[in-house]
Amino acid sequence: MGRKKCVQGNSTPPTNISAFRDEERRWKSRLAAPDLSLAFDADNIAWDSLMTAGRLRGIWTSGSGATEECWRVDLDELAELGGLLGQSRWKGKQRQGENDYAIIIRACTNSSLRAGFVFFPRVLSESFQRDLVGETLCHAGQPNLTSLDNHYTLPPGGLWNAWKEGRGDELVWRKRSATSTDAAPSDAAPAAARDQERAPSESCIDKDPAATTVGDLLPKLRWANVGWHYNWTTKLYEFERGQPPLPPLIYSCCRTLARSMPWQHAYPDLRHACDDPAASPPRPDWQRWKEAYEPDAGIVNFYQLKDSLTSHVDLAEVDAVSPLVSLSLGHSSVFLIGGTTRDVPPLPVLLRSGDALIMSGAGRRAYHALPRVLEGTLPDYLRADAAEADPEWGLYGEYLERGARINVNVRSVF
Ligand SMILES: O=C(O)CCC(=O)C(=O)O
Ligand SMILES: [Fe+2]
Repeated sequence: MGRKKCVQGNSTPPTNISAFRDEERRWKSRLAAPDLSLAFDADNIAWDSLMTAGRLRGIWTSGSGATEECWRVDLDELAELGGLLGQSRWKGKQRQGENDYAIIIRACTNSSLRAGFVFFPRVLSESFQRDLVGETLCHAGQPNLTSLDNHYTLPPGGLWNAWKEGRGDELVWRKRSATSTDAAPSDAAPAAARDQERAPSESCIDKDPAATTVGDLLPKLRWANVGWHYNWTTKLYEFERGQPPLPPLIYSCCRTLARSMPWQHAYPDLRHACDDPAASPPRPDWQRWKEAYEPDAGIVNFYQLKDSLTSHVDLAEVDAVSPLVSLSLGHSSVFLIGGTTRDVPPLPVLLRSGDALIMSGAGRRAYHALPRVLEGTLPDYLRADAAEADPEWGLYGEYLERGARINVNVRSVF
């Protein structure tokens, strides 16, 4: 099943559905308000009072009584991080709502597949979040391909830049024969449908007449590639197309987060610490990431309130264990992180604007999904009238207010 408009939940679920699909259906259902007490929330962790071996142990308890053990570790101080995320955070003047630590979930249990899954709650400063939103929208156009390029002859500078220049009524023509990149989602072959996971709601596009306008099309934008071009149909990188550089803020933010992570805590030698030595996850070459991690490809996902992204793994990269850095902007959402098969029940994680997460090592092979964007959760500092924002922010804020969440998802191909 692809990214699509949500349909009303079905009251008689099939019996042979996998644990992952079952959880996805629950979060997608609009029959009742989502029960957020069931989602891992960094604000609801009971932390020990004393740090041992450079980390603080915490327990998160779900509304159903299930618990998750996690470790809180301070990020390694890097000059670039201070520059990117706000100088004051590194000078002892922590500002409210912004953090400089990471949480390692289930670092020492027999669920070793979550090894290498690291969560950075509210790590991006408010002003940096606004800058990133601006960068993602302005770069959703040539040379970067978007979800709409197969269907429409888009303005050369991209839809957003045309909108920003006041060209919202400008006509955009539909292409005569759209290729299969955005083929209609199919339930029959979910595992093979990597391209379809990101398909814009085909029904919206099918209903469009031969021409539409910049303004009407903007909410239908679902993704933009950045960096090396990835072909969603062949599921291969197209290196012959050359390598557009990653947009500068995305590049420096993701690179710096991966390098600032004290990876020794995510990949400790668990042989003595765990009850079950076999649970000790393989240790990737994380020392190299600290000095040499270079993101070079990624996707920016633009979600509207009823959009979702179905369960998948991201394994197209040559180096399929190095950090995949993911940034959340705009409305909050529920992310599911599971195991190597859809039979492993996933952990729901509440993602707020400004949160980052990294999947790495064995955790790169874990199924994950984004079943729900949460209505009414846009922070005030991202609204059109945010007092402290630049005068041009208004248009960006309006775009987010209409219901958007933006996810930046960056990897290192080699
Ligand atoms: O939107 C998200 O947080 C997840 C996106 C994702 O998993 C992907 O783009 O591969
Ligand atoms: Fe993914």
